[in-house]
Amino acid sequence: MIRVNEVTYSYDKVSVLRGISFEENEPVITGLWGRNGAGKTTLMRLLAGHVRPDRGAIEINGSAPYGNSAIIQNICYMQEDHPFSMIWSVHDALRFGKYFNANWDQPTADRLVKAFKLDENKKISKLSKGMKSALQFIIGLSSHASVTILDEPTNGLDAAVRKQMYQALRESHEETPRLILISTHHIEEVQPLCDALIVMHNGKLLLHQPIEDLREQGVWLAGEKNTIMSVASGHRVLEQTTLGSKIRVMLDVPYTKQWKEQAHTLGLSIEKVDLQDYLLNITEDTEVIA
Ligand SMILES: Nc1ncnc2c1ncn2[C@@H]1O[C@H](COP(=O)(O)OP(=O)(O)OP(=O)(O)O)[C@@H](O)[C@H]1O
Repeated sequence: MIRVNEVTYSYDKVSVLRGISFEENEPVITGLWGRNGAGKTTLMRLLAGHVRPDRGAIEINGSAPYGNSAIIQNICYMQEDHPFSMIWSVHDALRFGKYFNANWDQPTADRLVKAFKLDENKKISKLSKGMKSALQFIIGLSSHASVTILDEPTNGLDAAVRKQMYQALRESHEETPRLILISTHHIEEVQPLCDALIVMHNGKLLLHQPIEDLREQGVWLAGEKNTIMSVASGHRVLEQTTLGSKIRVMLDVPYTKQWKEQAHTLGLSIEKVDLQDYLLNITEDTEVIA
């Protein structure tokens, strides 16, 4: 479905994507996470065929998307601040969605418009930020495109609406499996939906892994400094705090039975690191060395 090979991209000679390669061949939900400016939106614009890579190749369903209208019909890219015509109503935007997406699912669109309490006659220029995000999400989900790309779909939505959105996304994907790439800063909320996660950092792809593996990665150890130093030796230390003879360290190791047993035997406390905390630490530019 998606094949990205050694892609680079620059804006005005400033390189913002460097040697990006990954493949996604299953109809899964993949999260895309990175700090501000990491290059997520640029990558999504390239995948959607809005711009062409400077070097390297992108294939969506076997062909390059840039300037390829046949392929673009199978891609639905809902940008963070989608450029709808401001004179359109919600109804016009949904008609536009139907027109551009061959697999458009009108019953889903109707159901979600009701669920998100959108007034179809309201002008887009009069929608709140959250309502506009909801409209973008409805079009993205109802498109049933074989590759659906949602850039920060929860932008401006309150917690209750975000929960409704995650539920709708899960149900729709279960009914019609397709590749959905979803960029987010709300990783703790979105990760239960995802099968895999791509992490970008400073224009590079840092990792692309099954979410199950990432959920298990990262361990907090606390206890006597000397004991911890010897246990941590040879492992990457992501964060550390020292308090007298005690120390607390975040190690880049999986939270396994062996680690739990070892910690117990040595009288150390052990905890799993939150996924968000882990991702923030692996994208720190300065690394803590034990
Ligand atoms: N139109 C543009 N012209 C010049 N530079 C740009 C342009 N768009 C993005 N950039 C730069 O490219 C880099 C990557 O930006 P991009 O928007 O892809 O990151 P992002 O991961 O989506 O960030 P965010 O999470 O803040 O939305 C940043 O350094 C940004 O300043």
